[in-house]
Amino acid sequence: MIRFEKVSKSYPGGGAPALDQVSIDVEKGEFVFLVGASGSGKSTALRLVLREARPTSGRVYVAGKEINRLAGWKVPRLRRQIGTVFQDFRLLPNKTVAENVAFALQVTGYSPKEIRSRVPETLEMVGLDGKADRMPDELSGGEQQRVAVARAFVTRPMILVADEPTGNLDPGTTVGIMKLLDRINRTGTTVLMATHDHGIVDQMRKRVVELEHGQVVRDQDRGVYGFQH
Ligand SMILES: Nc1ncnc2c1ncn2[C@@H]1O[C@H](COP(=O)(O)OP(=O)(O)OP(=O)(O)O)[C@@H](O)[C@H]1O
Repeated sequence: MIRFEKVSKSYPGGGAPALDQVSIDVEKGEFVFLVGASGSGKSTALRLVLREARPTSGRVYVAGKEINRLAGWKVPRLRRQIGTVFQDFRLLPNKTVAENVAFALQVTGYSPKEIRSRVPETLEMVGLDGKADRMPDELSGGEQQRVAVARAFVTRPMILVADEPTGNLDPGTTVGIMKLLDRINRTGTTVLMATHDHGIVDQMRKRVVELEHGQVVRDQDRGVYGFQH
């Protein structure tokens, strides 16, 4: 579903490459944690999957397509197949919860009828039924992240990319969000999640890919965050 073949990425003016000969193969339906110190290249790897950045060398394949060779007009279609969740939620502040989730469907051309059925169904799945008409600033951080997860999942994407989705949440709220991502993964969605959170990686025992200075130093099934705690 996602394949990196000897991918390197250097930023203009930067010194050492952000990614250095990275090869990773993620099968459909896998849940993969990308771990590593700040600056090790995690966000860069996620940005390459979304084609927000392009490799300096090597190849990135998403759903069988080499995304560097994808025509510009096909990039929106690629991104529609990938849900994204970020540390800072990124909700539209002047839209209600339901409108935030509906927006993801509107921009991808769903009919009003489908939107009316999918939005409440997805809000219920993420545990936000009854909050549809709230504004984002009337919600807790954990609830805001649930809205972001609902928005990412309402289109039933092939892939969910999450960059530090629990970075702003307390441990209790984090567990709820991780249960949600696990549930989404069980529907067949491939999940690629960058994180610093030792606790959740150790608890979930999923595949762990560790980056250090842009290189893969570990790729372990049912792994833990690190060998030293
Ligand atoms: N737009 C950019 N321009 C120049 N250098 C960049 C850019 N984005 C990232 N870098 C550099 O690339 C390296 C990898 O950064 P990246 O954000 O991918 O790491 P990270 O593992 O996600 O870090 P963090 O956990 O702090 O988010 C760092 O040295 C960073 O300074």
